[in-house]
Amino acid sequence: MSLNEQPPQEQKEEDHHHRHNNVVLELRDVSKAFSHEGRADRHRVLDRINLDVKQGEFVTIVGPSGCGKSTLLSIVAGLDAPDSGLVSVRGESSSGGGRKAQRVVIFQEGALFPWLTVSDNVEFGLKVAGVPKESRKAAASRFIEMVQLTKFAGSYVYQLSGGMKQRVAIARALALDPQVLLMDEPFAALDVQTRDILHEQLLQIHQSTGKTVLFVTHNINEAVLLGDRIIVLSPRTGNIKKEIVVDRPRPRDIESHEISAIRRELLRELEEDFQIARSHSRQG
Ligand SMILES: Nc1ncnc2c1ncn2[C@@H]1O[C@H](COP(=O)(O)OP(=O)(O)OP(=O)(O)O)[C@@H](O)[C@H]1O
Repeated sequence: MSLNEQPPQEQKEEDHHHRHNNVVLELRDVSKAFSHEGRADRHRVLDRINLDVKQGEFVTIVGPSGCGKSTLLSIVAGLDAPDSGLVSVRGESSSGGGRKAQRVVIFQEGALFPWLTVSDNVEFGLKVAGVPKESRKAAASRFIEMVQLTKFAGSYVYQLSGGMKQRVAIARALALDPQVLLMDEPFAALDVQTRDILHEQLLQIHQSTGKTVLFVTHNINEAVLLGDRIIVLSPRTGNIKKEIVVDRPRPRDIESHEISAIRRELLRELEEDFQIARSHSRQG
């Protein structure tokens, strides 16, 4: 566009909306249903979800098993398409083939290449993206340092512990410089002590990089300790049941008065749906 040309009014309004609200990720009426074998009806997992996530915000998503947390994350990542509705990252719709690197997912199992070194794993995505060797190496060592694995840069991933592997996965995701970091129960397989250490590291990284994070978990403590905002999904409605803003500085103490009050509030919200899930599993 030349300097004299004006963007269409609609575009101008949208740009203004995003700058004004600092919204990075926007979900509008996102729905998704799955059909099950031998059944005619479709199970509506997500039903017209609306969500705005601001730049630098750390949002945790909780809800009982099967409520659609992973489905939501896959749709945001562009790995799956919604049946209807819109997902956009910085105003760019993902259905229009938006750049996937804007959103990178870190799964419970790191999806790393065990036979490659830590460095080669972190560099991998950059290599695919055609980033020259020198800048690739520089980016890799910066993020390996950020997750405190510099001493292990030359080690093979299969030699590492579970916690270290997840740190490599985080470094690899950060190297791609995504707009939104998507995490699907990334620490669920780790022991409690390792998880505590990774929480601390992740919060430091979040603070130093200012990245926007969408973090799925069924661990209530994790949701309360990490999130600026907690989104509770309900399997009954397929929608957001409650949003809890946790306006407390971090690191947080789960036993402090304020944090345990929020934890209790979250438990109450989840209790009803957990009971329904339990009675369904007894029947099933
Ligand atoms: N590809 C698929 N085909 C059919 N059904 C699916 C598919 N993916 C998810 N589902 C169903 O959608 C529902 C939500 O699944 P999802 O994995 O998103 O839930 P979740 O909240 O992440 O659960 P969990 O905490 O157990 O990981 C479940 O009933 C699941 O069986």
